[in-house]
Amino acid sequence: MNYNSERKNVLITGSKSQLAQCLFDIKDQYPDFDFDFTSSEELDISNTKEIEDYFDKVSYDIVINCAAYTNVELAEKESKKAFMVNAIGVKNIAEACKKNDATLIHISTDYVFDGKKETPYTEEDLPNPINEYGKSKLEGEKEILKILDKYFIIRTSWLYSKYGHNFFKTILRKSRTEKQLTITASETGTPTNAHDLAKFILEIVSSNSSDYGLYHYSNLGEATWHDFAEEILRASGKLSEIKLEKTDNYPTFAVRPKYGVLSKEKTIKVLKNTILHWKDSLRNLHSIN
Ligand SMILES: NC(=O)C1=CN([C@@H]2O[C@H](COP(=O)(O)OP(=O)(O)OC[C@H]3O[C@@H](n4cnc5c(N)ncnc54)[C@H](OP(=O)(O)O)[C@@H]3O)[C@@H](O)[C@H]2O)C=CC1
Ligand SMILES: Cc1cn([C@H]2C[C@H](O)[C@@H](COP(=O)(O)OP(=O)(O)O[C@H]3O[C@@H](C)C(=O)[C@@H](O)[C@H]3O)O2)c(=O)[nH]c1=O
Repeated sequence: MNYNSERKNVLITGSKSQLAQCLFDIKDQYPDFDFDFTSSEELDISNTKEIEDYFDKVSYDIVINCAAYTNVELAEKESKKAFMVNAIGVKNIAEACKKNDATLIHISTDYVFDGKKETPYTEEDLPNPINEYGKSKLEGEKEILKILDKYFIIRTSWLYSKYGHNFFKTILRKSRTEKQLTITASETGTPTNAHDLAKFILEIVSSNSSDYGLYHYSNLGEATWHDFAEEILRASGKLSEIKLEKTDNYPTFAVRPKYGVLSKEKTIKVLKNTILHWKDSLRNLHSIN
């Protein structure tokens, strides 16, 4: 790659993640930056040596870490793997950022909370994860706090897009073959369109903000997974064809927080962005597909 020293170099890890693919879609709107997208095969964040070698090749100004172990169910069985990526991998990246004076933009999750609150979680609320994925993501956050000053940790929730594996795609896929869907109504949170999050991240990058710290970002409003499924089916014109049932005990390995709505107050005030309601953003996704 031909890097121009006056431009800023941005490393994006986990290029096959749904978030990185959404970043890729809009990168041309940010012509002042050179983006380097790396997959897990090209750069394994849990491999300290690989990270060091990668940073020796190019001087990165910004790193957007989209690489993560995100299988909430499997993490209960292979928690070592989850910690290897979500804690050790993040530590490796933070140390490389420190050494190279780069700013780290890292994505975390509503699953760091135990879900016992009944009002939106603020950045001041104490995390208390109840599953292995959430625990590993919290360890990653702690590594960053220990190592770096120049960081943005963005906690988000219920990410979906046309890419990768997510609840939105699962519902659309099931709706093609099943006449009835049974969806939990015992967990409340906020769906987040990964395109909106990608745009939010690149606005932080292009604004050159030094308001470093921890931020919550999701779409606005709240929903149960059942509400989300209903809206997905409505937006895709399939609601009348499917019998949509509510349940309070959908069987899973991992326990999930009952409530994970994130307060966006700090994000809106400090980073001055506007955020769409989750239903409006979901409809946008349908209209672009
Ligand atoms: N999905 C969601 O609902 C939510 C996600 N988040 C967070 O947002 C971020 C992006 O999530 P999302 O877009 O859904 O991610 P995905 O699950 O779509 O993708 C994760 C990516 O990380 C890559 N990866 C895994 N291990 C490594 C490794 N050791 N080195 C390099 N890359 C690796 C995977 O590569 P490969 O495919 O090759 O294994 C995969 O492409 C993550 O930090 C996640 O924790 C937060 C809240 C909600
Ligand atoms: C597929 C399906 C799931 N469910 C339930 C299971 C679970 O309680 C809930 C959500 O299911 P999923 O397993 O798709 O979602 P899950 O993997 O828990 O999603 C989470 O992913 C990680 C990465 C995050 O960071 C979180 O913010 C969140 O988005 O819906 C049903 O009730 N019926 C169904 O048909």
